[in-house]
Amino acid sequence: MSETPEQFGFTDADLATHPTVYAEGSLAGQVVLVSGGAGGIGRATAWLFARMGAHAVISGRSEGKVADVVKAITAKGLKASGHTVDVREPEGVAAFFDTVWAEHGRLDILVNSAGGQFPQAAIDFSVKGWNAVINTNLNGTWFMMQAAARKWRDAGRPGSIVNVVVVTTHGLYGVAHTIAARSGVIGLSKSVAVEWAPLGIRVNCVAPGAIETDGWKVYTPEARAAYPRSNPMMRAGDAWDIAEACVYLGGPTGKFVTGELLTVDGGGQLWGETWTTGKPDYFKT
Ligand SMILES: CCCCC/C=C/C(=O)SCCNC(=O)CCNC(=O)[C@H](O)C(C)(C)COP(=O)(O)OP(=O)(O)OC[C@H]1O[C@@H](n2cnc3c(N)ncnc32)[C@H](O)[C@@H]1OP(=O)(O)O
Ligand SMILES: NC(=O)C1=CN([C@@H]2O[C@H](COP(=O)(O)OP(=O)(O)OC[C@H]3O[C@@H](n4cnc5c(N)ncnc54)[C@H](OP(=O)(O)O)[C@@H]3O)[C@@H](O)[C@H]2O)C=CC1
Repeated sequence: MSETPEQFGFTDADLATHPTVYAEGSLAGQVVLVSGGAGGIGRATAWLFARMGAHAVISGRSEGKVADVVKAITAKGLKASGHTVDVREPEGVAAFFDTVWAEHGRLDILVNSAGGQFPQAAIDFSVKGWNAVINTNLNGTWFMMQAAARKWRDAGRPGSIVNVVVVTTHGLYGVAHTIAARSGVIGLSKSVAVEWAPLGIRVNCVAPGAIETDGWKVYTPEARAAYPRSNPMMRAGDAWDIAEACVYLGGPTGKFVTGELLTVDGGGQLWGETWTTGKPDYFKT
């Protein structure tokens, strides 16, 4: 990994051919919505679903980024379309789901990959910064989940939700706002997994460890350089690791799985250190 690459992780050309155990074309006819679908993990997930034959509806805030991914996927003869929506705006989210149903008459799987945070000591969080992270990751994910579930309920059709979160179990340093938000999403997902089972809706989470994507640009080169040593495998994961986990839980392979949290972190929750703001002197021995 170079210190300041233009792009971390996969290019669209990589994602078009990266090997997978899943059968190409096996989800033909299905429609999958990936929020944050122009980001590192969301983009890999959209590519994988599209390669499996699904129509990938890709959303994000940046029109240009979304258009670029859609162009790359459709250029390979696969199905994709894009929409600009901020997950923090409930009316915009509801209108977005109206549009998806009007265009496709169905939605089968929702992957919530829109999210992020910035590294800062919790004691220094501003109200605005705290609210930005909670609104994006907890409220935004919830608005998407609820809008999806209402459509499935009203149409009398089953559905499946996968929320991409963060490993919350080991006191991840410098990102307390996101740990609060993601713990909320995990709890919420377990709760509605029960409440929405009668509607035929499954709800699961994937917790990535250190996954090399453009999202890493918000961290210093020193912090990033240590991420590959944050787990016993001594390497970073890649966006395809998370995409394949999302497909497993979201698609028919996960048909008897709901309310589950799948951690994909190379064992980092068991052993390893992650310092998003650098390792403080106090912890150096
Ligand atoms: C072992 C693994 C490593 C750690 C685990 C997680 C890794 C990842 O998740 S990487 C991939 C995720 N991607 C990102 O995190 C993308 C980068 N982050 C963001 O874009 C933002 O943090 C955001 C998600 C909260 C975006 O919200 P937005 O409302 O667009 O945010 P603003 O940039 O407008 O900022 C609002 C407000 O937040 C405070 N703030 C933002 N950045 C910082 C910062 N670097 N330091 C301190 N405070 C920050 C600040 O109060 C901002 O308001 P203004 O001061 O008025 O700008
Ligand atoms: N990479 C990693 O190491 C890890 C990632 N994760 C989580 O996985 C998820 C995906 O991360 P990753 O792909 O790496 O990060 P990226 O930053 O590459 O992608 C995140 C995407 O989220 C979108 N997004 C952010 N805020 C909003 C919003 N308010 N409304 C709509 N879209 C939004 C962004 O789109 P746009 O710029 O167009 O707004 C961006 O494309 C995030 O939740 C992240 O925190 C968790 C653990 C580790």
